[in-house]
Parts: sequence; C-alpha cells; structure tokens
Amino acid sequence: MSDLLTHGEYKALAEALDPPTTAFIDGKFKAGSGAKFPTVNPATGEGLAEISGCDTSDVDLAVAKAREAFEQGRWSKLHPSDRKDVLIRLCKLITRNRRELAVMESVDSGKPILDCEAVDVPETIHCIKWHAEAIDKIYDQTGPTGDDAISMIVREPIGVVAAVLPWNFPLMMLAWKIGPALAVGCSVIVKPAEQTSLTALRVAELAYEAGVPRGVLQVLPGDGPSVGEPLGRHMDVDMVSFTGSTDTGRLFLKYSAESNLKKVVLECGGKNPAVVFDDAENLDNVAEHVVNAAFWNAGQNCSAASRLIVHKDVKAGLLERIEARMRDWKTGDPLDPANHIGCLIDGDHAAKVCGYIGETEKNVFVTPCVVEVDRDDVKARDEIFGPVLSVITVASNDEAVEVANDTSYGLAASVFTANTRWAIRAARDIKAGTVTVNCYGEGDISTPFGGYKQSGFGGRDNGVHAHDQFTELKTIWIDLTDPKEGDHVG
Ligand SMILES: NC(=O)C1=CN([C@@H]2O[C@H](COP(=O)(O)OP(=O)(O)OC[C@H]3O[C@@H](n4cnc5c(N)ncnc54)[C@H](O)[C@@H]3O)[C@@H](O)[C@H]2O)C=CC1
Ligand code: BAL
Repeated sequence: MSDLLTHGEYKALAEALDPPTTAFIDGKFKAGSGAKFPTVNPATGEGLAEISGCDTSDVDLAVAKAREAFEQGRWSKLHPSDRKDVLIRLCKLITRNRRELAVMESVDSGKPILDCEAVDVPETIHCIKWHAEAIDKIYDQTGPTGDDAISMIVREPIGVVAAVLPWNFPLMMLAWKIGPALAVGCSVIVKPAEQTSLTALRVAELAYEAGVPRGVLQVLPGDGPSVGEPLGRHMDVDMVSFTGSTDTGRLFLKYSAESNLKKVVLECGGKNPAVVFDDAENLDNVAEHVVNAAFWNAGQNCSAASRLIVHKDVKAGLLERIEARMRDWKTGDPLDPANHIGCLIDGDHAAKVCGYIGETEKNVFVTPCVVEVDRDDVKARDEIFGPVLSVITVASNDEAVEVANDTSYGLAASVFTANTRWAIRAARDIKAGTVTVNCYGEGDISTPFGGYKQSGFGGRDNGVHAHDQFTELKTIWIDLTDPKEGDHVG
C-alpha cells in the first residue's frame, strides 16, 4: 500500500485508540456478566483495555435476540439485494475507518502494521463485499421430475450461527464467517479469541451503523469455557463455524453430540508441506514462495508451509537462497512499517514455540529459523505455529509425496516442479484441501478453503461453497396433477 504512515504516526494513532470493551448485543454495547479480563499489546506487554467478559447468561440473551431477529425476518427474509446493499455499506464504513482498524488489529495481535494495512483490512473488505455481491446472483435449482410434478431445491439460511474465532487473523476470520453467513440471511453470534476481541467489536458497531438490524450480528468476548462452550452446547444455536486448533475443534463435535446435533464446521490446524522435486526450476522463485509461506504472520497461520520436503539434489542450492531471503524479513515492533514480522501472540505461545527450537530466552519476538530434521522428528509432526521451517530431505520425488502425506493434517500443500505431468499427479495424490503448483497460497476469496483429515470437518470457507456451510437444502415437491380430473395440469 502506498500511503503508509511513519512509525511515529502509527504510535500516535495507537495511543489515541479508544477501543470498545463490552459485548455487542441486540444493537448496543452492554457489559457482560462474566469476569473482566485484560487485553494486552503483546509487543509491549502493556494493557490496552479491560474487557468485560461474558458468561452463559449473556450467551442465553444473545441467542434469544438472534433467534427473535431470525424468526421475525428482519434480515433473513429481506430480498438478497437489500442485504447486499447493507453489506456494501458496511464495507464502505470499514474502508472509512480502515486506519483505526489496522492499528487496533496490530496492537491487539502483534501483527505487523504493514500486513494489517495491506492485507488484513483490505481482505476483510474484499471478503464481505464478494459475498454481498454474489448473493443476488445465485439461482436455486429444480429437480428432474416428470410432467406431473415440479421439485424445487432451495437453500435457506440455517438460522442462528455461532462463529468461534482464532487470534491469528482476527479481522479476516471474522469476515470469512460473517461475510457468507450474513449474506445468506443468518443471525450470527461471534466469539472472538480472548486475546483479540477489539476489531470484532468495532466491526459489529459499524455493521449496526450500516443497517444490519439489531440481534443479527452480536459479539460476545470471553474465553472458551465461559462463552465458546455455552454456545457449542446451546439448544437454540443451529450451527458452529469454528477456526482454531484441532483439539478445540473436537470439543465442538462433542458439544454438538451432547446437545442438539447442531451443524459443526471446523477449520483446524495444519502441518503443510512445500514439496520441491529434483527438476524444480528457478530456485530463487521457490525460495521466495517458501519464505513467504513459512514466515508470514510469524508462522502463526494454519496454512503456513512449515515442512519443506526437498529432493537431495536441489537442497543445498535452495537452502542457501532461503537463508538469503530470510535476511530481508525484519522482525521487530509491529507498528514500524519497516518490519515484516511482528511478535507472537503471547508469552505462553512464545514459550511453546521456543521450546521446539531450544531457545531459552522466551521472548515474544522470535527470529525465523530453519531446522533440518528427520520425518519423524517432533518438529516435522507438530503444528508449531511459529516462524520455524522444518526441512526434510528425500531421495526421490515419489518419497517426497509419500512424506507430504505422512501427517494427520491435510490443509494446504505446494509442489515445485518443471514437469506438468508430475505436478498434476502430485496435486492429485497429496491429501490436502488446497494444492498449489510452483507457488504457495490459499487461493483467494472465490475458491473454497478447508482441510482433509484432521485439518477440517463439515464444510469449506470462502467461495460460494461457504454459502453451503450456512444454508440448509430444502426440497419443495409440488404435485401438478389436476385433483378433479386426476390428470395432468395443462
Ligand atoms: N487453525 C488455526 O487457524 C489456528 C490454530 N491454532 C493452533 O492452536 C494452538 C492453540 O491456540 P489456542 O488459542 O489455544 O486455540 P484454540 O483452538 O483453543 O482457540 C480458538 C477459539 O476456540 C475457543 N476455545 C478455546 N477453548 C475452548 C473450549 N473449551 N470450548 C469452546 N471454545 C474454546 C477460544 O477461546 C478461541 O476463540 C496454537 O498454538 C495453534 O497450533 C490456533 C489458532 C488458530
Ligand atoms: N490462513 C487463514 C486461516 C487461519 O490461519 O486461521
């Protein structure tokens, strides 16, 4: 982005922030009934605000308001183009307040302001706008009946949705959930991660200002047991859309099984391979993609390429180029636009990451590193969720694909090769929701995102496929025979 401010200017904006600190329920800010908790700038350790946490009674209230809004059809029964207009207005409001949101996101999460300005806020807007623009252009279907009947296969909004979010992309994951859920007409209750509540609260306020009716988008700050679990177990929540760890994802399946069999969609962890065959061309390009994929957001990314599986014949040349590129990635104060890597989310997470790399000084600022490991090493198996690239050397391209699949995860992967046939075969053979060839990425907002195996369950984020997540399919079958004649109409 061309209009970045200076470090000093960003610090001044951060000082001037006045973030929301209470739940957003039924169109207004309201103190929660749970314990207060601090939200901290992880880069400085300074408190940003005391958040008024929610508990089961707030969950009950928000669910009742969400249900009331849904059944009254304030939003769910609007013409799709009217919902579109409101969501486009929300995008305009986010754009108008983009700098405030970028700074708020940076200080709450430790993400570099460079990314917040260039990626997180613009992608949030793009995502909500994409779903808003799509929703009045999608047709339902009719079935292949005989002349005596017509069957209509229609999508209906699923109802009351709980969106449970992680801390690594607070705004973007908010958009990935509320963009499609609101576009199709659901009422949404957001539970942000307890480390990063601020931008979700601010966006809920802007959504209300844009015209999203009260009760349709509500935000309940609090921790997992106080807010996530009561939402997961609530008898009147129709679905949970979750992004976070596989272990917590499992809990939502349990909550559902033990309550109302609510639909559960899980987008969980990954141990994503970047596979480099012996014929990979342009190792500079490969190195650029691998560094970006492994270290963006300090590796706190479910689709981070945390395993480099490289053929022995190209390893030395590639590692040399990777090390060279890493020198361009400066780690430091997230509010300094010169830095590409900020800090990890908190001291506990930093201690976990440092434990893997034998770092004794447990600082939230962890310098990216490359470690050579065997395929069975814990660093080749665990989702470290930090700036650690584990390199596994293989003797053949077939072995590379076999190692790529040797994981309980299956979110994303990439293959680097000059041979199109090998590339397509590998893309087919690797069990992952997204496989990229000669590049690394998640696709974009128009393509489905989610995982095989223990990386995901129940649906996909992004693209029109996300609309499947937040809708039920209904068949309406109409008999066309004339009841008097017992004959066909017409
Ligand atoms: N796939 C992804 O994008 C993410 C993966 N992770 C992975 O998870 C590890 C742990 O990070 P956490 O923040 O602890 O992730 P988490 O999965 O525990 O947290 C995600 C969300 O679930 C909620 N939650 C936590 N415990 C809950 C419970 N018992 N019932 C209901 N809701 C609950 C949290 O409050 C948060 O909103 C990370 O080190 C990383 O490996 C973390 C965040 C995002
Ligand atoms: N990379 C987007 C999903 C996530 O990391 O949570």
